[in-house]
Amino acid sequence: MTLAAEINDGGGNGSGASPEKLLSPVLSAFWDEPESWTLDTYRRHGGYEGLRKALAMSPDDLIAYVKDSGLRGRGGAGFPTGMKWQFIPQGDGKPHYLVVNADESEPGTCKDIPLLFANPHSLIEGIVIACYAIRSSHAFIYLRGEVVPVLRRLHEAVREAYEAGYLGTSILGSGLDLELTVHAGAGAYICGEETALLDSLEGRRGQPRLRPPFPAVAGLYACPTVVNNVESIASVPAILSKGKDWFKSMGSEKSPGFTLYSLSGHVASPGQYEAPLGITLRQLLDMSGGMRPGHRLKFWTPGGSSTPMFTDEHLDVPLDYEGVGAAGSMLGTKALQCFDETTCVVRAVTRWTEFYAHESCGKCTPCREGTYWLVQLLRDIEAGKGQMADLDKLNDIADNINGKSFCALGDGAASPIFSSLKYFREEYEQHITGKGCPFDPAKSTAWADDKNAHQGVNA
Ligand SMILES: NC(=O)c1ccc[n+]([C@@H]2O[C@H](COP(=O)([O-])OP(=O)(O)OC[C@H]3O[C@@H](n4cnc5c(N)ncnc54)[C@H](O)[C@@H]3O)[C@@H](O)[C@H]2O)c1
Ligand SMILES: Cc1cc2nc3c(=O)[nH]c(=O)nc-3n(C[C@H](O)[C@H](O)[C@H](O)COP(=O)(O)O)c2cc1C
Ligand code: SF4
Repeated sequence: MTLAAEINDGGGNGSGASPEKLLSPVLSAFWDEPESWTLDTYRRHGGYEGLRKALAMSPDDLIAYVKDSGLRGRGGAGFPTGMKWQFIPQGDGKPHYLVVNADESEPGTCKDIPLLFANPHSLIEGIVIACYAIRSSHAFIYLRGEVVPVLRRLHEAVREAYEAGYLGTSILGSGLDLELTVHAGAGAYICGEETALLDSLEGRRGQPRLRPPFPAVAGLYACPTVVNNVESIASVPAILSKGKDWFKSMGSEKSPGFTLYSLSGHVASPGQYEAPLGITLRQLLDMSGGMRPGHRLKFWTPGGSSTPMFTDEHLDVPLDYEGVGAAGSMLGTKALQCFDETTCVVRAVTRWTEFYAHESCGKCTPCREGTYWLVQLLRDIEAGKGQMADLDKLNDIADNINGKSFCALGDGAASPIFSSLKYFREEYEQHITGKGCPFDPAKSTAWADDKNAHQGVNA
């Protein structure tokens, strides 16, 4: 029996509703219910039970429990969550803060925003648990400002939580006090980088800070601060209520648990799929209806555009930190953007690079200047005006950005360049020898002649 046949209703409705065998809906278990986001619905599904268990433990035991569960940060880097909490110094007399990173902007990544929209109380419960563990009495959610409906809903959910006694003074009679502030950012990719986020939250222009010190030592207002992704914190209540062994029974030894994958691009059923870490793209495509009819996979990203691309040779790579790393890329945000054979890889890489050039904060030279020059070269190549020597130049510039920039945005901008040249150098060469894009020569020439299109990337 194929995986697809094991699925009763296709499982590809993009909401995670699917058979238990391969998908593992926890965070997305009741997204399809009409009032999924309310406190009533959340409690009906066992919500805030994890908090009760957490409050029965000592903060140190709670941190040890989360550490033992093996939960790793879902913001992209996979840093162990419990270990980060443990870094917060105790008895230092300073305020401690929890800052939830809800700035989600990596191209292809669409899981935190849907999670906040459909199930905000899982995050709020996780925040209360985390703050109890790290002994914090003030938490912040830094939300991408453009998503106004999510902002409104989040405010409403926070209001509900205050009213029900899950936030405020002496939560559930425990003596724990916690204020939760929702802050809307202005929509800059760099403000997702944790230290730029902290600067922005403090009211300054968002630019990365030098690390170390990491936020756990000197974060918000120079005080010990845990910065965690939305999904990382929202996963904690289920670990408490169902147990760390349940969590560890999913995924692999070093990458345990369930997670949200964002499937997008030329696929039959794009959406969010919640599954154990280690599932493969082949399995996800098989259960979600595959690529769009009549087309085949050409290339894809395992963790958003900042992670080196894969091809159809990588369909069976386990989508966990170790599996993707061993195959030459990074799990990142688990944003699986799939492109079929109709896509020009040079065009796709040009578009991504334009994004990175536009979002470069300008603080360091390799990224600020390098991304600009990458765009110029790529636009020329895509338009049939490139030379063979430009391919080495692309590699050289990317090499001068990668590992030499102030923050990981620079490395991310170099990834699509390196990986596309590795797998699709021939396609770059075709643009040069054929003096145009083999996929759409007419459009490409017209675009290249439009001088305006060549201006203002960094303006
Ligand atoms: N979610 C998105 O929209 C998005 C966008 C762009 C990039 N990303 C991801 O961001 C990642 C890079 O982020 P980063 O530069 O913060 O990664 P990082 O590996 O430097 O840090 C990850 C986390 O671990 C903590 N940490 C690491 N070492 C530490 C130490 N010695 N002591 C205390 N804390 C420590 C950091 O403070 C941070 O919270 C990439 O993997 C990328 O996938 C995500
Ligand atoms: C340019 C850039 C943008 C980032 N954007 C986000 C983001 O939107 N959301 C997020 O959680 N992490 C983002 N990160 C990663 C954060 O710096 C940090 O690692 C993360 O919030 C830690 O949370 P976690 O340990 O729970 O994953 C970004 C990193 C970089 C370099
Ligand atoms: S790498 Fe880019 S985004 Fe990061 S500090 Fe340097 S210029 Fe800013």
